[in-house]
Amino acid sequence: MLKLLCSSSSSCLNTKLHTLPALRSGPTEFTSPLLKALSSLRGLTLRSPNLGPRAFFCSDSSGDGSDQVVHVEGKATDSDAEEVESKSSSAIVPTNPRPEDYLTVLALPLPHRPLFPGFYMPISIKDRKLLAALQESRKRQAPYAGAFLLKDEPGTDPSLVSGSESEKNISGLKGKDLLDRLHEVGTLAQISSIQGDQVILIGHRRLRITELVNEDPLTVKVDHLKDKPYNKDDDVIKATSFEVISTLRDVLKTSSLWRDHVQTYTQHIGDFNFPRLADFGAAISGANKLQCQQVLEELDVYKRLKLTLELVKKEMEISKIQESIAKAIEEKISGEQRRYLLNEQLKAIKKELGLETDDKTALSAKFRERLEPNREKCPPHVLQVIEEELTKLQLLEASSSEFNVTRNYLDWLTALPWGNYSDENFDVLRAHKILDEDHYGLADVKERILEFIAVGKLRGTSQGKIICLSGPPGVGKTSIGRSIARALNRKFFRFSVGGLSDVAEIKGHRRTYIGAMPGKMVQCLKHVGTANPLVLIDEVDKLGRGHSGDPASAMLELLDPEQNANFLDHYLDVPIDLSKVLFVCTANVVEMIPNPLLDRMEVIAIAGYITDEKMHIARDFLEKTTREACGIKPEQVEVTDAALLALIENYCREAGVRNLQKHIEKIYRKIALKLVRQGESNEPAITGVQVVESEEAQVERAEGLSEVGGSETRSDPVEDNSHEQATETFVEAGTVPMDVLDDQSQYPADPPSDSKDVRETKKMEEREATITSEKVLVDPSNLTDFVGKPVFHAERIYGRTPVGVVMGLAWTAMGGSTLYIETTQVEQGEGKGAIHMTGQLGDVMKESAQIAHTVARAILLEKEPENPFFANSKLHLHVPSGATPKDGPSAGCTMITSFLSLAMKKPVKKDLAMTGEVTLMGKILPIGGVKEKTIAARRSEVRTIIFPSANRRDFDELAANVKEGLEVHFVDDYSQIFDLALGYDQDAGN
Ligand SMILES: Nc1ncnc2c1ncn2[C@@H]1O[C@H](COP(=O)(O)OP(=O)(O)OP(=O)(O)O)[C@@H](O)[C@H]1O
Repeated sequence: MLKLLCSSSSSCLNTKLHTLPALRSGPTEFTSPLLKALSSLRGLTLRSPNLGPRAFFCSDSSGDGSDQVVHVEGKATDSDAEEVESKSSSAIVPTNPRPEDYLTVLALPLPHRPLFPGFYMPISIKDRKLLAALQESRKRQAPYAGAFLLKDEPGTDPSLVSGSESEKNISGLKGKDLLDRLHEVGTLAQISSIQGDQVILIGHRRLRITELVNEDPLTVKVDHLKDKPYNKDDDVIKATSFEVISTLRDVLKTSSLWRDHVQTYTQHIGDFNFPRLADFGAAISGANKLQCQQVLEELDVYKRLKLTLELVKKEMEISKIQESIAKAIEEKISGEQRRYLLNEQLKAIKKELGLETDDKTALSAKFRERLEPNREKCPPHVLQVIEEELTKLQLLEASSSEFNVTRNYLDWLTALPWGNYSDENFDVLRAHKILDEDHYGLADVKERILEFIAVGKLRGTSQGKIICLSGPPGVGKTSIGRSIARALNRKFFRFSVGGLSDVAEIKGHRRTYIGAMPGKMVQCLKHVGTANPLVLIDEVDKLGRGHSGDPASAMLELLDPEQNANFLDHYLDVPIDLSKVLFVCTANVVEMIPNPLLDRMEVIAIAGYITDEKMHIARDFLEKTTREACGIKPEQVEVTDAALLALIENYCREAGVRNLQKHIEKIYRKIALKLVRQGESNEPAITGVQVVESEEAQVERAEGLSEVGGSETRSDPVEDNSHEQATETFVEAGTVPMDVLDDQSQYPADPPSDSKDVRETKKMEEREATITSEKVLVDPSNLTDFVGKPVFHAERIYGRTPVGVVMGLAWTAMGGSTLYIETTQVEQGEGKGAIHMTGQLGDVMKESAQIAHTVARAILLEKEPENPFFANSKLHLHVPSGATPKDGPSAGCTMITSFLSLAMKKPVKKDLAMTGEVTLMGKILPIGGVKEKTIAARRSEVRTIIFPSANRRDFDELAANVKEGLEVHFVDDYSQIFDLALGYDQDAGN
């Protein structure tokens, strides 16, 4: 049998594919293109009648004594046959020497694998001289050469050297060097054909190089090797060969790569002797060249069989791995295909049953359906865009990204409430009721809102106005916005623009961007479902500075009644009418609102609350909502007025009520925990007997309660302490003594007729009775248990201001506050008159201090012409809360008074505060934040306030309760202040 094993450049696995399948199918047909190529290489003619599979089978070329290459009668190659034919015609006695006669041969280096006897091997010979010598020897009827495997270059990793590289390496080798690189044992190869540099060799018998004969081309003397004699009937050899055969059979069965070998194997296995079987196994295995060479060199037949067995066993393992890999991949692919097919079938079935139309049709139908109720009211330009987009949707591939973009776009377009308005309610009385329901006080704010609604009623619409509610945090700006929406029967939507720097948040992204979204206004309309909601834009004074685009301009476009009838969102790309939307903005500091925006707003200022207002808000609103939120019943808790007052005065002094709300929540959470704890400790008391016990406890509790009531009216600290104890006792009284409860044996068990449900209900009732019967009392004495110690407020640091210190009034974003101006003398000396300032004062305030210094000097000169105080004193002016930056001119008059008080060594009148800007001539100019300052003054228990005359109107507008109990003076000139603050008779007191 003859095999084509390794092409010069292909891998061993590829080689196996080169087995000649057509050889089995008979002499006439060469179906494989490879075979056709080979046949042409060998000069094979399709017509040759002798060319059956056996023509390539050199079964007699093994190394035993009877070795003989038969060139005729179907046992030699076609070219050999032709040669023999031509020879036999020219000579009567064949003169061809037998293979064993070749003792000197040309040495052919084989780079990849050794050539096994009985196998084909095409090699490529680049060495011109060697090629010529081969052709020459063919002509001389000596078509044999020695094929020897090339050793790896010393120091190289054989597994890493590529085929072309090793070929390149040998082309430079000659003579002795080449000989050194050849393995000693090789194969006598018949040169079957030579086509260009392609030579086809057929292996015959094993050789060993003995001597170098010629260097170029390399010619060597060889010994013909014979297998060691062996016993054909040896059981071990037989068994090994059977194992080789059975393993080969298994591999051939499983491995698709070896399928081509099967035919040859099944046809010729009978012809194999043991050495040949070993060669066959090794030759078709995928073993590396050294393992193959090892088999070739082995002359002991048993050992050779064993080596081959190892190789084919390994092949078996590889084949198993290959099979499992193939199986896994096949399973994966078929699983995916199956799912795809099933999905397609499912879709087809659903479509057939009318359960589902295809995606696009279903989508279009959904959009049309959504649009239908609004179709009449929808502006024509929008309808047109929707229709265009629906047509486009049908044309697009469902899996394309543009399909998704169009789908999302249509989703937004059809979801907007085109022409859908809620009926506006302009009932002023109802609005008044709603505003009163939600907020205490704020009479002026409510009045402004009612005026606004009244105008809306007369005009038939409230559009075209932007309300801006300004004031310190927590004064109810947001919640008033919500109330206005309720009063007008508009939907409410709130969004904050604090820190907003991206214009796209307002105007949307262009649709071309991935993840593009419309702006806040479009989102709002979709969310509320009406085209005339009330939109509350929070923190409009904290609008960020945009790096790409100006958010303030975008806000202007959104809010301006002139522009927003055709507001264009980048995403939506069709103008939308926002003129029916009522915008309410909130801000802490009006001055921070960009001017063009402020210009379009109607500002309603909320100044903050005085203690009295806070009391009402806490009692009527905050407490109520918090109690409900905590699930506590009114009868379970009592927060006394004194406690609330203490809470407001000592813990929550700021202008707004958010902090107060937090504290009330804190108190109620603690009460809730207390009640639940009591309830749990009462839980074991659930029998009929225990009810009796709890009734007793209730009696005790009632007694405890009267004790508490009694102590509440007393005011001295000792009594207060006893009251605290009483409260504790009262709380404890709710629990039933455990020792009594545990002694169950004294009482009859539950009547058996009681079902479990009844018992459960009873249990609940009892627990509720226990919990509700207890009332947690919060009063000033135990307030710290609920909210901790009061935070220290430095607002009023002096009971009576010393010389050089005067109380001023300031306005901040957090509301009004009092502040002290302190002046002291640093050093005195002729001409040392100067002023040094601290307290993080801004430029305006520093200038104001300079002016005050000059004015004070002038006044002192007038009042006490002899007093050289200002000329000879270095003064230090400080405004406490040094960490807080301060600025503004309104402390001018306070500073003058402080200087004069120091100069005249006379403290100012008690409980006096003042505010007002001063000119160099001593004129008093108006200031801002009259209400906030008045509230702050009241908080600090000021009795007399001095305001500039120009602010009289502002003060007169204040609610009576704010003004109550205050002595207010309005002044034009500093001399009036002097009289009020320092003009009293010190000896008589003030
Ligand atoms: N006059 C009032 N009557 C009843 N509750 C009030 C009143 N003023 C404020 N509140 C309550 O105080 C809480 C805080 O109010 P809100 O959140 O509206 O303050 P804000 O002025 O918007 O604050 P910010 O400027 O920090 O947003 C709310 O629960 C609100 O109901």
